[in-house]
Amino acid sequence: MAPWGYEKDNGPAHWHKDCPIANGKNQSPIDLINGEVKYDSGLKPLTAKYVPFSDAKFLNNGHSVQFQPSAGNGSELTGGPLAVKYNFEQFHFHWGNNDTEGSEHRVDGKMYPAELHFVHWNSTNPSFKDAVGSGGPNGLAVLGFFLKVGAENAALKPITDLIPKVKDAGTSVTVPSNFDMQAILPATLTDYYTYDGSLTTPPLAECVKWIVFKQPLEVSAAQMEAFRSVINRDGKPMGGNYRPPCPLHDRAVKTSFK
Ligand SMILES: NS(=O)(=O)/N=C1/NCCO1
Ligand SMILES: [Zn+2]
Repeated sequence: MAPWGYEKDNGPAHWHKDCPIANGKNQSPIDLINGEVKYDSGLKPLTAKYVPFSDAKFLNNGHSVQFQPSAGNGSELTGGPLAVKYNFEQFHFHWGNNDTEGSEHRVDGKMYPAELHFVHWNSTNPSFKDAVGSGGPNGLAVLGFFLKVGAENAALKPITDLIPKVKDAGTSVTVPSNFDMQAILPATLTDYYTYDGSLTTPPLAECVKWIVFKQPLEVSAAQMEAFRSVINRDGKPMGGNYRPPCPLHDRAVKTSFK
């Protein structure tokens, strides 16, 4: 199979051939149906502590644009549904070619124009790669933020301003060391959905504790257009780099809010 992507000949409907887990019972993303979720008063607040990175790249890997530090620096996620500390690994985006599509998770069937994923790995593993392969739903913790079009997002501006420099697949650029990743997050990480799922991209490993925030972040129309100018590995606009929702099967989606 040609490298996986989101086109007709290599998109999500093909992924099961290389990754049979694609048809598993704990796949992501899902449609978050408010009438079927269950409030869990035991869910604690989440704490994300992000330290500025001295050496991070912003890159186009052919299927997303991604902020990737060269090594860990003590940036970590704790609390919420998590039993241990998770180390920050990278963040990346999924988006559509228009404002009616683009997010991976949906809320009562509604898609947002984009979704931002902050990927973290369980610190009881020696590395990110081991955490992916560790088996079970606690290898990774991914924070999902919906993006909607509105005011300019000043915290994401240093990143969206770099997009023209990574327009083509395989390109990357160094991120200024004063980039403040913490500023992207809302002040308090409350009101989220959480469930056990998978990577939404191959290898689709069922190793993810998903934490999807109810409150979308805003980005400007210009910032959304920047994403839509990115080119994928096939030389086409990257927009549409989202996997459709997967069956919930017998999983429960819990919420930290009533
Ligand atoms: N969209 S996703 O599930 O975050 N996919 C990945 N792949 C590697 C880390 O996160
Ligand atoms: Zn993702």
